[in-house]
Amino acid sequence: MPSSVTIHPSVDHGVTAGSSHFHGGTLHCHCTHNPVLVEVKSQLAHNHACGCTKCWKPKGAKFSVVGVVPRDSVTVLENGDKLHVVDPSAVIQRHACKACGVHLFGRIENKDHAFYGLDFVHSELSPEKGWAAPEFAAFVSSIIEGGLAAPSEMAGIRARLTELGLAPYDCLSPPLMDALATHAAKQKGVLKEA
Ligand SMILES: N[C@@H](CCC(=O)N[C@@H](CS)C(=O)NCC(=O)O)C(=O)O
Ligand SMILES: [Zn+2]
Ligand SMILES: [Zn+2]
Repeated sequence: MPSSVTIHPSVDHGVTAGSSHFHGGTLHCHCTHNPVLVEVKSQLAHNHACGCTKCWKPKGAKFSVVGVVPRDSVTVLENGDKLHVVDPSAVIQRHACKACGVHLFGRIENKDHAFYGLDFVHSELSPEKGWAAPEFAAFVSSIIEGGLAAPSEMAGIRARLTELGLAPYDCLSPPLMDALATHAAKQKGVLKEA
């Protein structure tokens, strides 16, 4: 079901279901010589499209597609000397190849963060098939901020995301926003037990 509205090459022809027997693969940056290789020994969780300006997108894509894995499942195998942290002040420390710009993994170093222990990865960087499919679209309005869409295009983009089964949100999905808020409420000691 192609559409004139493009989101990301991995979903533009429909979202491919993942495999429950899949346990990871190796991410490659885009360098043809000495690519950075990162092993991920886990299936993805919470895979989603992200429209924010900070997540890595392939050339021409409006959205990134990104999911999380346990940080101890991620190992740099080759050419790790080419990696640098894009923005050391960000919550998610995105380790990118200095030569080609691809983000290999994003790591949360703040132990008090709700998502501490998880790394953010782009499964399209791996040749293996079976990664969990994206489930929703986050930070959709941010594509305006990134110069990737005009406000007048947003209704069509949200309709296409919905058609693909990627419910559009302007922050994270409700379950993930609830998880963040639950963590914050526990830290403040104000959680009302249901
Ligand atoms: N509107 C902002 C939103 C950025 C944002 O909050 N991104 C989310 C989704 S990846 C986030 O959790 N960022 C934390 C970080 O980048 O460290 C932008 O597009 O730059
Ligand atoms: Zn590279
Ligand atoms: Zn993002």
